[in-house]
Amino acid sequence: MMLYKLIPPSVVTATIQLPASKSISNRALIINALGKGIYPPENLSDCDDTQVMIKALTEGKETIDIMAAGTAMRFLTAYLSVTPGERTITGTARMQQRPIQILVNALRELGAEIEYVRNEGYPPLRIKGAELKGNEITLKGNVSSQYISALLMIGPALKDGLTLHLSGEIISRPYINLTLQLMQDFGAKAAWTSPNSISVAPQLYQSIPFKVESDWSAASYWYQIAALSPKAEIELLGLFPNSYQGDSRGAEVFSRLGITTEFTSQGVKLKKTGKALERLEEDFVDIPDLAQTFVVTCVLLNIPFRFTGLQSLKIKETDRIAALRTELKKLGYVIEEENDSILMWNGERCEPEEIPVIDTYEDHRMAMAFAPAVICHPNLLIADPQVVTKSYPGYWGDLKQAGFQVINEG
Ligand SMILES: O=C(O)C1=C[C@@H](OP(=O)(O)O)[C@@H](O)[C@H](O)C1
Ligand SMILES: C=C(OP(=O)(O)O)C(=O)O
Repeated sequence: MMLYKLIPPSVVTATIQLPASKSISNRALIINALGKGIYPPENLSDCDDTQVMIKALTEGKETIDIMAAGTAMRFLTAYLSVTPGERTITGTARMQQRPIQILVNALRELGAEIEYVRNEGYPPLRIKGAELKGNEITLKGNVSSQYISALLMIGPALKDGLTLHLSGEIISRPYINLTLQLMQDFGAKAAWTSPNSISVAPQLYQSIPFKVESDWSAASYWYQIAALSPKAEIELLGLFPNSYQGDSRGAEVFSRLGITTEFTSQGVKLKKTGKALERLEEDFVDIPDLAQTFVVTCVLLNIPFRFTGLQSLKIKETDRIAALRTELKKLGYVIEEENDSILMWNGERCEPEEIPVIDTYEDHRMAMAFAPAVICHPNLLIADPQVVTKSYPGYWGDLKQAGFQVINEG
């Protein structure tokens, strides 16, 4: 097992070229493939999740392995359902435990030919591309928005277009809006027609030049470093106001923890005001990928919190609720869970381990959210640090550039 020891600088000074957004990259790639685009999307992410998407779309293999990429699994399932040929799509052991039945059922209702290779409701899938015929379906909106995004993106390719009615609470809604925004940029007619219905017109995508913006979820770890460091001057490149990404809301939440954001012509500069509130209450239903960042940041700043809307965390790269509670205990913090969807901390502590080894559970965000904790817990070690490649391959290199020593303890 690889272990990283980190030594933070006394002052963090850095200008960071963030990775491009994997969510935008993977949408642009699918839309480009469906529209037979002539302009390849520019500034695509170099992360694993985008690499597997590029491979799937260009190599033409019969068996497609998307590793751990949820977006690739869900978006390609819909894409392959409308693309001639027969293929198997599979992924890591964890991917084979991440549910996909809601999407498969919806696609089958539209006429898709999809079989489960192993376990009912989970990848791998055997998919035979066909012309789909249905045009109006109802599906649950409370498990993963990626099912909805996957269906929406094939909507313009269906003979009669597509109307989706979403039942139950709609989680990760900004990711649905991101999909609609990109579809519109590429000439599709797709919009909400009520708070829980979306219609897509049958009209081919247009090919346009498109540049992917930097990743706001990745930015959150730098906000965290700024919040935890005694002194920090950090500039993050490639971020803009009015981002397409829902996780840009992280900037506002961090302002309540004493980090303000100043937009420059190239990105953002983080400023420490030093004034953090005494307790943080936040609903994460729209920003699930920021949960780990804020849970770790708050305990280290000694800010009690109550975070709701975390119901999707159990089916991500790992059960993030369990992983957070287990690893924070090693650092001496006792976090409570309620209803599988709420995390709370009232300031309760336990004896920290002398040399805490933070396990990362094949989850990039466990590694990235716990690395900044070294500023407050200098003895901690990060296990399996290479997991960051899922969304941010340059993370450790960027930390070095910011003055951290990153030492491989073998
Ligand atoms: O559509 C997307 O790009 C994503 C949607 C979210 O997933 P869920 O909709 O499953 O919550 C998010 O957690 C994931 O990292 C990326
Ligand atoms: C949940 C995530 O990814 P995905 O669902 O696309 O695998 C993530 O990046 O935090």
